[in-house]
Amino acid sequence: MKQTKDDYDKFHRKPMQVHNAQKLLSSYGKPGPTEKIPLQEGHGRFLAEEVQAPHPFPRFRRSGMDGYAIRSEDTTQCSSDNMIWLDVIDEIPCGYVSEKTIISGTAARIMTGAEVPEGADAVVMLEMTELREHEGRTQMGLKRMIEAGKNITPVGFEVKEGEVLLRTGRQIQAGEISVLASFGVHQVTVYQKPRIAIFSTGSELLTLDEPLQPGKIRNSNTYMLASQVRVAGGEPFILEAVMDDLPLAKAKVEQALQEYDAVVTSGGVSVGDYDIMGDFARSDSVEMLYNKIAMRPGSVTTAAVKDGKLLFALSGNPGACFVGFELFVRPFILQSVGSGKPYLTEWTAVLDQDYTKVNAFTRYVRGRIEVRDGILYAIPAKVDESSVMVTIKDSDCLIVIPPAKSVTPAGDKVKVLLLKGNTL
Ligand SMILES: Nc1nc2c(c(=O)[nH]1)N[C@H]1C(S)=C(S)[C@@H](COP(=O)(O)OP(=O)(O)OC[C@H]3O[C@@H](n4cnc5c(N)ncnc54)[C@H](O)[C@@H]3O)O[C@H]1N2
Ligand code: MOO
Ligand SMILES: [Mg+2]
Repeated sequence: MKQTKDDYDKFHRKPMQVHNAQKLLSSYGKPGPTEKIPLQEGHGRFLAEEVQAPHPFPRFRRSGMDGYAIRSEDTTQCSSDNMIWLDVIDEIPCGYVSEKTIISGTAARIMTGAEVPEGADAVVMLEMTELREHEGRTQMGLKRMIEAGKNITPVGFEVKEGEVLLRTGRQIQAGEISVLASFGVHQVTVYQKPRIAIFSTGSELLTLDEPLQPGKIRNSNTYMLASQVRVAGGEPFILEAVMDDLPLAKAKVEQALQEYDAVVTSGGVSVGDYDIMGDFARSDSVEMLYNKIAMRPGSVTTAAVKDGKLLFALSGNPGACFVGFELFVRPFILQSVGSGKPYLTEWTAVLDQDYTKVNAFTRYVRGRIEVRDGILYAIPAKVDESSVMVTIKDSDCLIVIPPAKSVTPAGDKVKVLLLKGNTL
């Protein structure tokens, strides 16, 4: 069979380095529109506004103990031989503000978290005191000197009024929710989740509920990708898988590019006769950004753009599909939701065992990290072929093996990209 110009383009692809592809894509990954949502739905989202403290925190002088609010100067002569007795003039539970002023010779019983009454400058713990009825008055006795400020949290101890509490781009997690709730911020302005259309291509694909048929397999990539989209902070939309039919796939992808913020497909990007997504990316319908990346797995990972929207055409092989998502789609989603840290967290580890595969391209090998005697080790998965699906679940990192002509020996320092890392 004669080779055509298209065959030539299909076979002779120019590989792009991973970081160059990421850089190219980053001009499309911008924080999108914002929305106001209830605070309790905000976990994991990124703030699209700066939040300042409308008041100091704590807002009033707060007792740190159950005990008595006193004037410290009343205790200067106090000792085990010289007990002093103060008249108890009020009882202050949490949420109640005393109208009394503590003057010399008096005290108020107070609970943890209650506002310390005027005149008092210390709180003494209940356990250090005695109680008596004396000449018709309730009195508390004390044998120790108490210094000024004891067990009182001053106004603004944690936060001053007007202080910036949280900056734009901060991810809302438990600590941030606590801060926002403390200041009564019941609604937060966050970046909207990008709507990501997902579909797989392949005439061999069965839906999950279809009975097995000869030569066919179940479509696992679509569901794996939907899970990855969700974890990254996007909203996945699962579209029906398409057969290896170029006009059909073209129509579906073009429509999805209009309706969603980005489209992720799996399959059909290699050089095979039915690798229609590769053909589509090279067609006039879209502007191709790259169709080969200097990496394994997923060297044929492809991306294109149409009307400013990205099409990520990932490899069909599950291992390559997974890695392609983590390296290229995940950062796009994180940039769209306002994260300042869109790429996988990178650590350095010691390679635990020889890695024997050689390659001209950098490999992103799935594996595990383990700390032994304070040293971080990277343990490659037993099977990490691009076509292998089952070890994805056992991996918490991608081990970066640089291009190598021979074995990468155990003991070498390698980069690891954390798959379960944070996005702060
Ligand atoms: N002559 C060459 N052949 C291949 C090359 C090459 O350079 N020259 N590259 C190989 C590499 S590397 C990869 S990776 C794959 C890429 O394949 P495609 O992206 O074109 O994907 P498909 O051909 O559609 O499928 C590959 C494989 O994955 C299975 N698959 C596809 N979709 C799904 C899905 N949704 N869920 C589960 N599994 C899926 C599919 O059945 C195939 O087994 O090409 C190599 N070939
Ligand atoms: O593109 Mo393939 O995943 O390099 O093995
Ligand atoms: Mg193929």
